[in-house]
Amino acid sequence: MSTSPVVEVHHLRKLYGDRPAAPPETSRPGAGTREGPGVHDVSFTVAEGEIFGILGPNGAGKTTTVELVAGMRTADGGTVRVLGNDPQAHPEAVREALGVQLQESQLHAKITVAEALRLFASFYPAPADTEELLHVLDLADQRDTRFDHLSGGQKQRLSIALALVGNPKVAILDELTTGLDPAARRATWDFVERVRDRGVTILLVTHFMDEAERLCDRLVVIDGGRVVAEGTPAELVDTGERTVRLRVADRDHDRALALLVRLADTDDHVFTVTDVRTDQGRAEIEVLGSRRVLFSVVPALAAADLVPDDVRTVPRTLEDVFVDLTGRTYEEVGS
Ligand SMILES: Nc1ncnc2c1ncn2[C@@H]1O[C@H](COP(=O)(O)OP(=O)(O)OP(=O)(O)O)[C@@H](O)[C@H]1O
Repeated sequence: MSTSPVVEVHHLRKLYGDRPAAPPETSRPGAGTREGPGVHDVSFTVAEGEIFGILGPNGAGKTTTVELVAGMRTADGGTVRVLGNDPQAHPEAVREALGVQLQESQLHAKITVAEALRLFASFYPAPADTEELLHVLDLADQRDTRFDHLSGGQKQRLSIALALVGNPKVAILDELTTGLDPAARRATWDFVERVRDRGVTILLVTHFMDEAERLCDRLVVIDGGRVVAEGTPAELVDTGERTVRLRVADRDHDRALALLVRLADTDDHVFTVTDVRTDQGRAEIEVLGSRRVLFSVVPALAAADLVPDDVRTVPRTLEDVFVDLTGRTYEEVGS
């Protein structure tokens, strides 16, 4: 894989409304809502052949960022380069290099898959082979199917095909698995990897942590219009910490929870418990802590004669990283 930058974004800024932004030195990650909506300070570099993720909760500024990259909006500050071109100064060069996934509502209900591909191919001087695209994206059997008769997964694959029909060097895919069932999501992920294998660099916008972990070579996490973390998924989650998930009988839940919370409050610096969470359904308790957190949890449960139905140690997830960085859960931010 070559490492020449395909997309470069430096200190990008786009404010909506007229609330003044706090100066950078007084702002902190996650403070974006107080600063006003928009993009406050986003920087990243995408290398050729990467699947690069822009991950963040609803309203974080992801779509605004990629619209600035595509030249669909004008920045208030910072710079964008796509293959060395400024999208505002050289819009044609950027349009030629970039394929942007369309929202499905922008297609007419009665257009067939093949017609849509032919129509979009006609916009470009050197379009891709539409027959090949149909096969790559597993749409050959649907070539004569009207848009409104396609399944959710087929519509998403068509939107990817349309983003690729101009033979772009870079494809921007925005929230491409929203609304799909688990099987269709996994199939779409496979297609995205297949597209990358054809040499297309991918800028993937998502609010799904699992999607970013599964697909992205590297990513930035955005919150409140600012980058709060950057790296490979493995780098981001490799904090040396562990999460223990356990279940106890319903009648024991509150007692077990109180006991584990007490452990978190007692910092013995040996088998440290840093946080305890439970979901609203109360079925599972999550205990976060050091690599040896299990040595703390199990003896404490045993001493209280609490026998868990299920205990698992799971690696940290991007969700855990997000909570660490912002002090809020993903759901709290997105709601
Ligand atoms: N044209 C606009 N005018 C005013 N505010 C806007 C405009 N577009 C977006 N915003 C606001 O800017 C913030 C960032 O929006 P953006 O769509 O970039 O976020 P996002 O991370 O893509 O979120 P989502 O996943 O919900 O699409 C949000 O608070 C949004 O309400």
